[in-house]
Amino acid sequence: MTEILAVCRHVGRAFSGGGESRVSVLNDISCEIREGARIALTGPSGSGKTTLLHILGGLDRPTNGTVEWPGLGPAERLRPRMIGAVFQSPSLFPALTVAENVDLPAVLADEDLPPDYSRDLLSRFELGELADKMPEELSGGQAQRVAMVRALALRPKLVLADEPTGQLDGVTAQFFMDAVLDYLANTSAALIVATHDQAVAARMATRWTMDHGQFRCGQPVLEPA
Ligand SMILES: Nc1ncnc2c1ncn2[C@@H]1O[C@H](COP(=O)(O)OP(=O)(O)OP(=O)(O)O)[C@@H](O)[C@H]1O
Repeated sequence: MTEILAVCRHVGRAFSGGGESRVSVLNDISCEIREGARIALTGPSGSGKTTLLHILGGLDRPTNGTVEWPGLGPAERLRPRMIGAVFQSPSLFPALTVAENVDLPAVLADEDLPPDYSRDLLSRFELGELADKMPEELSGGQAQRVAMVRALALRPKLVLADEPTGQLDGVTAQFFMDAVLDYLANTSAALIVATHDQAVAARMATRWTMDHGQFRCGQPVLEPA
């Protein structure tokens, strides 16, 4: 049986809607992510995909229910070693070069990597020529791919990617996803990709579709705890 990396039980998330009101964004979400999972998280804008990824990554807390990471160790030490995450807003540090940005998880995790590790990694994703550039010199799609490479740098056990190909043309998106899936092949890492790109979603073995803060009927199966 594969290990459970993360599990949500009856998770809800509500935000203040101004004044006394509360807006419920996630409702009664139960799911588990096992080693080796390849999950596409799809659904209309505003259906709660990003909010769920934040909770699975430990960046936000549910207002109802629980999230646990049985296969990833203590909750306060999930990132960047255990969970690699990339979100939609630009996240590269503007004062660091691309290669230094990719080195950052290792610096934060106090981990020694070989001297050319980040350059070699960037080259593997055909981004090697960007290594010495500053983030401001990159296109949106280049920055997005560099952020994804950075999320993968420490070979985390769970990778959360929010629209990782949102700024890429279809051909480049497929090429990049090929490289990501190849990098994760033969590892036990799980990958969850929130995407509106049906071609990207089709690359994943499992699809979870969200609607108004819930999984569409019958998804996903949660084995009894
Ligand atoms: N911090 C917040 N405060 C208030 N409302 C929020 C907050 N974060 C998200 N929301 C709301 O929660 C809902 C779900 O947002 P979320 O970003 O999770 O959707 P999504 O499915 O990822 O959308 P998209 O596909 O457009 O990225 C939206 O209505 C959004 O306005």
